[in-house]
Amino acid sequence: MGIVLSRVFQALFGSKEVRILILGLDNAGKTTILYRLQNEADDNIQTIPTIGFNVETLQYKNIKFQVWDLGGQTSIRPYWRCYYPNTDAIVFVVDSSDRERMAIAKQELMAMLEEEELKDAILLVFANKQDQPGSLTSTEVSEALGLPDIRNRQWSIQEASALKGKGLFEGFDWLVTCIKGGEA
Ligand SMILES: Nc1nc2c(ncn2[C@@H]2O[C@H](COP(=O)(O)OP(=O)(O)OP(=O)(O)O)[C@@H](O)[C@H]2O)c(=O)[nH]1
Ligand SMILES: [Mg+2]
Repeated sequence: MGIVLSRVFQALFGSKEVRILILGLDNAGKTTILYRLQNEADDNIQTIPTIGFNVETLQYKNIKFQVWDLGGQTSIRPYWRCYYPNTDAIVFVVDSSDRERMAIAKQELMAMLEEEELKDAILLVFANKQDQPGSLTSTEVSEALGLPDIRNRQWSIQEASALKGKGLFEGFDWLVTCIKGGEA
């Protein structure tokens, strides 16, 4: 990064934490992702369904991320909106082996993207559980969620396995690139 750009970047993000929401249906792997990001070497992350939220601060590539992981159960989803203000990026997690609920995931994602409070948030989708036999590829998940139809928003999809620790930092690399590009 050039000196001028880096000064601009510092002015914009020097002390500010980048606020990220991890959202998606229940059982998608959101909490596992949060704790994998926090401790890459931990191969034995145990989770229980999240009632409410978990929040952690992560430092990655000189950026401080404040990461909110919200519960995804049907009865909890209406509360997601309470966390929308000031969100810089949405990380939407999909269980790529859960073909039956892909349409519901799409519905929840599209409803969320229509929210005024999230209009400036960039979108990273994790096509999680790639270690599961028969899981959809990122291209298939992308089509199923209707990502190619998204307008006026930067988005990306990344294949991942939170269980195996695969793909998560590649996804965050994309976030960092967008944020440093000043467009987040
Ligand atoms: N095979 C496989 N299982 C995973 C993966 N990621 C998470 N899981 C498992 O999926 C289950 C649900 O994971 P959680 O991280 O609790 O899911 P969540 O999205 O936080 O669910 P809620 O809190 O209910 O919204 C757990 O048994 C995890 O071990 C993965 O990449 N592969
Ligand atoms: Mg959870």
